[in-house]
Amino acid sequence: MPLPMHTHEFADGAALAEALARAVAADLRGAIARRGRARVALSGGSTPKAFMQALSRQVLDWASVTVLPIDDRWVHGRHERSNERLIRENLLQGEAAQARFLPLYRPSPSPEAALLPVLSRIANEALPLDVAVLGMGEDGHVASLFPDLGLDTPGLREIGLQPRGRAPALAVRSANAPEPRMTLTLSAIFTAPSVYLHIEGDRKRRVLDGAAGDPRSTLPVRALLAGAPTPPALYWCP
Ligand SMILES: O=C(O)[C@H](O)[C@@H](O)[C@H](O)[C@H](O)COP(=O)(O)O
Repeated sequence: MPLPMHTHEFADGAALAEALARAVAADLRGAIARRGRARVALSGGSTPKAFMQALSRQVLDWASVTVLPIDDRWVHGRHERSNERLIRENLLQGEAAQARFLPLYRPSPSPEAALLPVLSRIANEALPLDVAVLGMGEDGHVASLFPDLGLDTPGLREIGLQPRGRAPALAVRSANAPEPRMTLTLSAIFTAPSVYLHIEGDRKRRVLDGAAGDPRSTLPVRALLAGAPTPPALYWCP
């Protein structure tokens, strides 16, 4: 029996981006109505650019929203590989520029050296989340939780993938990533009542379905599906 997801299929990335932006905006409006503020964590990479631009056009009380990356490459915020830069250039524009942004990157030689202040800031200013939007790599990673997580540091995999842990963030190095990373853990991501998985392309869908259907899969995306308090919403197009 494959692990459950609420699947939303679209003809193309543009239609997906608009629908996902409307869904996330509705979640943010609901959180603001209930608590006066909303917190959203977004993945980077190449897939979410159109979604971020569509979300930026949504009408809501952006001054009550806190935005943070689900993960980031350990590069300065103006670097071309920076997820912070991706979010600032594609989401935090126009009215959405009023949102508060919490970077994961800070000027430090390594994510390990910055971990304690990042942990404190995430715990005190970002959790619990209201919305988390994940992408997935073709290797089955989500956030910067890669399949080789913990190979050289026993215990790191459990911290990153356990559904209810204490550490909301991790410093990660992976053979699958050119830079060191800082990433939220699944336990931090699962504080969000709304978890979305945004993937595009048949290859990624095959990886996802393979992980969802195989109880022996050790891919991080399976840990996401298995540990999520409620089934994530899959937004995908071929
Ligand atoms: O920093 C990152 O790379 C992302 O947060 C990462 O988890 C991303 O969601 C996947 O790698 C998919 O990336 P693409 O959208 O580029 O395929």
